Amino acid sequence: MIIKVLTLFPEMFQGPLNVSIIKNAQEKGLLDIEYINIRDFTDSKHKKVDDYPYGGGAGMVMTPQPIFDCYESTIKTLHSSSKPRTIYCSPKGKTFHQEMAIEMAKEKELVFICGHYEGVDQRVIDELITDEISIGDFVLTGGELPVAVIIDTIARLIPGVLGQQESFQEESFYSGLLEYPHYTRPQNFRGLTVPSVLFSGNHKEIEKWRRKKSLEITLHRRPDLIEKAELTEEDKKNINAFKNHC
Ligand SMILES: NC(=O)c1ccc(N[C@@H]2CC[C@@H](O)C2)nc1
Repeated sequence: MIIKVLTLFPEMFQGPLNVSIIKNAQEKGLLDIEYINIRDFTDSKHKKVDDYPYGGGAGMVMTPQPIFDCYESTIKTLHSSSKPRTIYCSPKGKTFHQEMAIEMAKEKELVFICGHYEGVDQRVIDELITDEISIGDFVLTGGELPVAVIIDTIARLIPGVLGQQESFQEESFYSGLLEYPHYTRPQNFRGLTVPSVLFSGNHKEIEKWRRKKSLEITLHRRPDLIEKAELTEEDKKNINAFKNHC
């Protein structure tokens, strides 16, 4: 997958997307992320990329010219004939969730435009953006962190990025429920022990225990997910038992 990130602050991405799994994905050629600095495209002699908002008000708005020129120069380097999927993050956007990541992970090319200050001129959104996305109901200083979150969520779904030892099938939001608790060595840490079923070697019992814990945790923390999950008859029995004990 090819990802182009248009931003005023490419350096913001050097941390999260240049270590561990995402770094390995790039080294393996499964993912190619390029950061393009919007400021390199301004035609203002003072390298200006923002200006005062028409109508007054606090803050500065990113001007359209550098973003349009940066975008048009960027998409020339892409292979898809049609306009690429272009994402802009803001609190006004559609709330991001795992299903959106699964769908976006199927794209060959993705473009992200990062706003800063008060945001970008609306004509950028109207003309260039295909998806306006929010990662939650809070306000950040820029679109860079949400874009890094979205890239991370998508990248780990690209076949080959997660090694054999890391399976995402059972992760939260895959089976529709929240994930069961994880334990590893030692069996007894400062007197804190691991549930004995987990080293019983009885895989059927382990799966039952894990499913039951998922149901219990989901019922307590996100009952809304229970409504949407595919439940077996045994699941329903367990849920009723939890409800009767509450
Ligand atoms: N909740 C979110 O996903 C989110 C996204 C962006 C953002 N802030 C940027 C700065 C200016 C404008 O581009 C929007 N805040 C919150």
